[in-house]
Amino acid sequence: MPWPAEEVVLSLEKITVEFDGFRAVNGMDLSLRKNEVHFLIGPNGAGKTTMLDVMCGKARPASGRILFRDRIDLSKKKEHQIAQLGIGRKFQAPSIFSELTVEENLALSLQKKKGVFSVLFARRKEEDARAIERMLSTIGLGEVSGRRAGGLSHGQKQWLEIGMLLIQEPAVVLLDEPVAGMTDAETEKTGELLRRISVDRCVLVVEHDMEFVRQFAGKVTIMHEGKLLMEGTMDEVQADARVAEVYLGKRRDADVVGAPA
Ligand SMILES: Nc1ncnc2c1ncn2[C@@H]1O[C@H](COP(=O)(O)OP(=O)(O)OP(=O)(O)O)[C@@H](O)[C@H]1O
Repeated sequence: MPWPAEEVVLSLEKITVEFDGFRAVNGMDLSLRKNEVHFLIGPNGAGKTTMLDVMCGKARPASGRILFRDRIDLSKKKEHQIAQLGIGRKFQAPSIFSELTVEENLALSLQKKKGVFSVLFARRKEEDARAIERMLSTIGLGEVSGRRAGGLSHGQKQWLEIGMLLIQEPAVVLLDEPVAGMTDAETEKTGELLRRISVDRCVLVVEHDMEFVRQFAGKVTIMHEGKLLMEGTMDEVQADARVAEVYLGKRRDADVVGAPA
């Protein structure tokens, strides 16, 4: 393997988040490593989205440590500083510009990064064009690059959003239910895209679609009531009695989690 699989890029230790005294996250640990698609799952209200909020600076932990690259403590940093350090989050709400073409949307995202780092990383026009070309190919939208983003299918819009995030070259990519509302074919393509982009990068996905998790997970972390319930491969998770118990009666797809692969 070209990179050490065990390299931890982002590490959250004993994170607690409170909302008016209510502990949405309660002493949670989570480590993100390069080269694996890592899924964060758990019943509704388990604290998954709050964990993503903590990682990108949208929510402040009451206690705990967030270490990026082993030395930078993110818990005191502001949202934009965390984004600049290379932690990219795709929210469920769309952020593409419908009236602009696919290519123009990517160019705008690239410009945003350049705006921040323009002095250090001034790029030439041809380099920008190459970066956009590469990204179009990565997200499979080369053939529709000149099309208005508003006219894309739901799946294509999601891939464009992922491309807009990736073109800023984040070290960590955080995604919240990326395949919600997608067709089976789009879901499959998205899984393959996540695998490709996890090379030399951390990809963390909050997901409810257990079939998708089963198919594409490298690692699965399960949260329950703000805490870590267990972590492992999908096979290990499916074989765990506590996991079945947490899901049983709480989600319709509990049988999917508990079922053998
Ligand atoms: N801003 C907030 N103010 C008060 N309570 C909140 C806030 N955000 C989240 N919570 C509560 O914290 C708990 C965890 O919420 P969170 O959204 O992180 O769960 P989740 O695992 O992502 O759930 P879901 O799968 O339903 O999205 C829930 O009980 C939720 O109601």
